Amino acid sequence: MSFRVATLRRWSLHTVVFNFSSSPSPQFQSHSVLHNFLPWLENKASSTISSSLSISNSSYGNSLFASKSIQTGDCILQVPYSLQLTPDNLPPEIKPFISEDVGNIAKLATVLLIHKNLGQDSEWHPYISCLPPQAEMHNTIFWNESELEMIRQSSVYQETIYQKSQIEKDFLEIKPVFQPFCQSFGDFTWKDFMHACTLVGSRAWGSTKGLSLIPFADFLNHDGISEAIVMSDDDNKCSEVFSDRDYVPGEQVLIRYGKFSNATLMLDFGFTIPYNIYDQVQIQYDIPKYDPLRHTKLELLQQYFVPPTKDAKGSKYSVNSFAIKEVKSAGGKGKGVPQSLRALARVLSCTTLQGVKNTIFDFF
Ligand SMILES: C[S@@+](CC[C@H](N)C(=O)[O-])C[C@H]1O[C@@H](n2cnc3c(N)ncnc32)[C@H](O)[C@@H]1O
Repeated sequence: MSFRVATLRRWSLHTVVFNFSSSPSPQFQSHSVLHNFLPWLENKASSTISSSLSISNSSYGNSLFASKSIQTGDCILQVPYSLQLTPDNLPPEIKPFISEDVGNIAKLATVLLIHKNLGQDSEWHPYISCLPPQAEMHNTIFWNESELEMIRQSSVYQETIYQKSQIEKDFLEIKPVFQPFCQSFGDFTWKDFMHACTLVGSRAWGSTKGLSLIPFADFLNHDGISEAIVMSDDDNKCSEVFSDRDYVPGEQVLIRYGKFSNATLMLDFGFTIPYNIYDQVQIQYDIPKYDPLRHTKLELLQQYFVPPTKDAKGSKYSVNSFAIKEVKSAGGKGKGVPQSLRALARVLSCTTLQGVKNTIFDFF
């Protein structure tokens, strides 16, 4: 059997940490809409999707709960590929006219919008009607100016601006293609498009089709320390999840979306977690132009500090920056000033070439 790990789709790369407490409580979906969802999906699949999970609400919005005892290693859900929404679901009238430059998130968002506009006539109506409205999403692209001002110094701010500009670019490409088909597929605004892109960005997994919305699996919420992840079983053509622990009936079942920092979770998913073992802070630095040692100092820092592995196009901070993943000290984790920060402070404050050279011996 060939299994692949599916990771929830990322827009780009991020870092920087700031602690937000829990988000406002979501408006709850009506009980009957949620209750009818799994029978509807299983009927569509002509197979059992899950015999051990049920849908309900929690403070995280739609959530999956153990409906009976679950043991470590149990397969808790199987969603056939044929029931997943991908960019391939774009109507053939539109598909050929969408530029190669438009990303998969935008394409899949367009699929969602078409089905949303079709309302009850859409075969996906029961799924679409369970997706959270924009008012329940707290991703930073929905923050107002004064909220964004609070994170202005962080790279999440830059990432938010970048993400918004990417969505705008895709919107301007897709909108004219869509226009002649408004009669059939309805119309959408910039706000609708941004909401749809954020839905896709926060609940679609990378797949052989580029990106897949996996109904039911996408009601699972995130726990950074869970070992349970969404897997792709190409032989059986389905996505599945195996439990990483035992659950008693009524407990919420959680999975790990990816090894994401709080900055990534905030940007792409609209929440953070209090103790995040994958957290990291992006430190940006610059040396004043009037510093006669500027060139030497920059060269040294760029040589010894590892920059982010991937670069987000348009990000200003990626060249002179490095990530701090974990603070270690003699007394244990999470205390003290990280070695790399002390090294940075020392380099920045050097006033002689010899001083800079000594820093190499002391720190690097
Ligand atoms: C893949 S969906 C999970 C289902 C979602 N709760 C819903 O209502 O459909 C991801 C979204 O769930 C919420 N979420 C997931 N894990 C969370 C957590 N640990 N804390 C707070 N919100 C969480 C966030 O709104 C996130 O964008």
